[in-house]
Amino acid sequence: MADIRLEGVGHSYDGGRTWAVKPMTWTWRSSRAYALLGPSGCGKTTLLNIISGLITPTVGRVYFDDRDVTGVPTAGRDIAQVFQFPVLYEEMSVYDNLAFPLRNRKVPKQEVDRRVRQVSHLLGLDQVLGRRSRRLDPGRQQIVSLGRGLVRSQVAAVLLDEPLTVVDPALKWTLRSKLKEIHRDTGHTLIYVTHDQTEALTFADEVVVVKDGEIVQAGEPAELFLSPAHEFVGHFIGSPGMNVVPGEVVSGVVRVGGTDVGRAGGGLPPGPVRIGVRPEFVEIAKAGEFRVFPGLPARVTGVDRMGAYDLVHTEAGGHKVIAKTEAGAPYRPGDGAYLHFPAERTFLFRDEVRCGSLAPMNGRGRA
Ligand SMILES: Nc1ncnc2c1ncn2[C@@H]1O[C@H](COP(=O)(O)OP(=O)(O)OP(=O)(O)O)[C@@H](O)[C@H]1O
Repeated sequence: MADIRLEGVGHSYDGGRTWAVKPMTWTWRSSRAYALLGPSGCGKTTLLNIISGLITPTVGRVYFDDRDVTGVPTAGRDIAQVFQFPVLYEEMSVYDNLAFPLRNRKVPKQEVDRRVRQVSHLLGLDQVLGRRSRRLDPGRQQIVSLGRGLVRSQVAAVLLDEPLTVVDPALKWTLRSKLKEIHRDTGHTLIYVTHDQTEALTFADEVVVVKDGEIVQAGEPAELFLSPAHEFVGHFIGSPGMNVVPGEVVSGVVRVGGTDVGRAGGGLPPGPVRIGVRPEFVEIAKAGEFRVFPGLPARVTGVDRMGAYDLVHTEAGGHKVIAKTEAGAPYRPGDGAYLHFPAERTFLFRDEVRCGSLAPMNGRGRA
């Protein structure tokens, strides 16, 4: 296991006109489980291929601890990779497929057997160890591929590129928790590429969010949810994503359509600002029942009854704001309401990047 350090690493497929991965400096720390999360085309696979050595970056150096591996091919990097689709020897048994990466490295027979049985047990493959791989369904074959990636204990990192795409949704949950179990057991450094937030949040110690070839925020799942540093993180994580309401900072106060919603924390200069607040934290009440200050007048435009909770859609100052409430919220389309954005959970953004937080209005709070 090693720290994997990218120093000024960037990659362009078109001679430097555009960057699939913008030059970045970043360290993947040894033994952590990372999720690399971002939409299609943001550069996740390119980044993974730079780490594995399938791509030599256009600029920058790659280090495994202090060893410069920038020009070292995949075979010399001690990396295990699992791809989106099964990569197996179809005529070999499941056992032999799992044993292959170990035998290839001359691991003693007893140790091969111990590791194969350990991994097969964790992945639920015990019953099919003797079966030829081509006789398994694609989901099972992918689980064997996953096992092949995890079977070696001495690797710099295990890279997983959307490894559960072909696996049945019900099985995905089980496999993710198995993967966590194997991670706890082996202490592998895992980098797991996905565009699915649930997959990322349930799997990783640390989620690294990528947009347009750039890391926009990295942190524990709760941190990304509670404290998004970039508008994109607010949208991409959470369901529904963060509300973003255009406003203005005037004399230190944040206004939406003429209503003061709080003070601008951190001495933010005057000018346009975007206010980000998750639906979970928007407080909503009917006009006569509002007990907090300040309140933004709004009109209810719709209510989604989700069973466990409701999503109350509103329009405030010409902008859409969703409030997530307990099930049975007493609202109907056309109702008037007031919204309150709690200071501790509301952030201010400029050029998509967080530039401050909302602060309570002076001397006034809850009634
Ligand atoms: N071999 C290639 N030649 C030219 N452009 C490429 C090549 N591979 C990727 N790209 C481009 O580089 C950018 C990043 O692609 P990449 O596959 O790394 O993203 P991704 O986040 O992994 O996407 P996906 O989830 O769809 O696999 C995209 O604009 C893509 O079109």
